[in-house]
Amino acid sequence: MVNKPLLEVLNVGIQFGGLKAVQNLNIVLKQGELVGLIGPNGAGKTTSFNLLTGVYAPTTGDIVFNGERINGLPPFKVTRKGISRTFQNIRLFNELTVLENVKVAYHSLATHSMISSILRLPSHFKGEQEMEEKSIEFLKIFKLDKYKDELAKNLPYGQQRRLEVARALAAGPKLLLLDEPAAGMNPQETKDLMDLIGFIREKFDLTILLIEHDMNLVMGVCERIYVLDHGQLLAEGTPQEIRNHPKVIEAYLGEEVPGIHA
Ligand SMILES: Nc1ncnc2c1ncn2[C@@H]1O[C@H](COP(=O)(O)OP(=O)(O)OP(=O)(O)O)[C@@H](O)[C@H]1O
Repeated sequence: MVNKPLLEVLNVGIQFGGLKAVQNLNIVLKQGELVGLIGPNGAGKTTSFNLLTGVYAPTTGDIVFNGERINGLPPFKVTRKGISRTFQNIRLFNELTVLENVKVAYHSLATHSMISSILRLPSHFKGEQEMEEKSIEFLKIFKLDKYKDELAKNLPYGQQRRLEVARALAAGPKLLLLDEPAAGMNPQETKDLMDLIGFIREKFDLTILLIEHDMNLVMGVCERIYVLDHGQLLAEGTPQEIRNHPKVIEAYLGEEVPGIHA
């Protein structure tokens, strides 16, 4: 694990009309870290992911990834730079098979050219076959290979969530942004997913930023945590520091949040 910053979010902000959804956001992720991003509803967590992935361009500040300023790049270019994500609400291609869902992501990295695909040159078939083999490897890691020919919409909910992570991983990211990956999962599914996230982080040398509402989960797996409230950074620290941070406790007052001592 090299300890240089992979991501630097420098005073980033965005405004929607009169609403400052995110302001003065500063986040630094070192290569290999698994970091949590938490905060009450509407705090700006998903907006932050949208800023990091090019869905929105920041109105202030800079986002530096791997030493390169990436604000203003469209999402597909951000993906190619090495940032991929999952969504709070599952966004699979429902009418495609499980395998096709992963292949679509892998396509963004395909080395065989458009011309060779159109002309059906041998390099096209070699590329397609390689893509299929790689996609199946990803499915195996997520224990989804036996469903490869099933339509994505027919998978049980928990498996759909896993497929989303598999697809994000297939795009070959250095930084993986997970937006509530365990939402709606039962405790066993959640535990399995978290073990898997730990495993892929090691295997693919990933840096991970995780939005999650389940405090015990965040506290259990993350090395550091950033807390957002009303679009602003409220605190940053180890799980222990965050658990006992007066401002964090105050922000969560009135909410029943296991793991936060409000
Ligand atoms: N495109 C947009 N236009 C206008 N307002 C927006 C837009 N996107 C987000 N917002 C607002 O920005 C604020 C932050 O929203 P965001 O979805 O980032 O919060 P969140 O922390 O992810 O919340 P949750 O935990 O409920 O998902 C909210 O007030 C939301 O209504």
